[in-house]
Amino acid sequence: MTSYTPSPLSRRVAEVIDAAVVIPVLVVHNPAQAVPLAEALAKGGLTVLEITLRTEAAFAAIEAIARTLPEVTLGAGTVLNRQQMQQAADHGCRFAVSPGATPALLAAAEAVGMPFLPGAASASEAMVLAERGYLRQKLFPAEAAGGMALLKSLAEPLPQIGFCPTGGIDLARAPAYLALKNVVCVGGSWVAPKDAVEACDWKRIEKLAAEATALRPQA
Ligand SMILES: O=C(O)C(=O)C[C@H](O)[C@H](O)COP(=O)(O)O
Repeated sequence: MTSYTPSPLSRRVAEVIDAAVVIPVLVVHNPAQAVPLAEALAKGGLTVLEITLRTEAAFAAIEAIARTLPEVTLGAGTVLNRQQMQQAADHGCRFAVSPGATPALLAAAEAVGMPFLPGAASASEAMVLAERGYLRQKLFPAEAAGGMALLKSLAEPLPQIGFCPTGGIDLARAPAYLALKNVVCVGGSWVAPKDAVEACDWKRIEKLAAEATALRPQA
């Protein structure tokens, strides 16, 4: 019998992401597009958003959305180091996500008190995180690392870990992932395609978000 205990911060991650079903992974280049983009996603029913820290505009985008759309729960994505973890906290992000995990990053999340969704791509990585109380993990890169077959294999020995698979998932693939017992939600950029954002086609993004929202398993 496994006996991992979730840390308080991991419990807070679960509260946010388990209800999300689909978490858009957003790359914002133009801060002026942040609010209409988030608004379109929220209108379509997706209110938990991950803004990646891969662009210069990321923190301006986070600030604008936080100021304008209180119904949106913001996470910082692609958090790679201690400084970004601190900045994410300073800008009011409710959670932080990384494609992986390092001892320094885990220590930073714990020092800052930031609910953190670390990345794992193998049984050993998942176990190291679970030992430290992280019972919510991002499986990244989901499709490349083994996808559904990997998740099904991990569910047997490690049933306590709930994953948010991300990387290579789209509307067609998402339902099968969401049906797995160790998947709590999925992440993906498909709901905010680059060309739609560049064209400010918010109607298209709202429609994609609504399609993703409809994947929510019926109670
Ligand atoms: O930025 C990060 O932190 C990442 O983890 C990398 C990817 O942006 C996401 O995993 C989305 O992947 P796609 O849905 O396949 O586009």
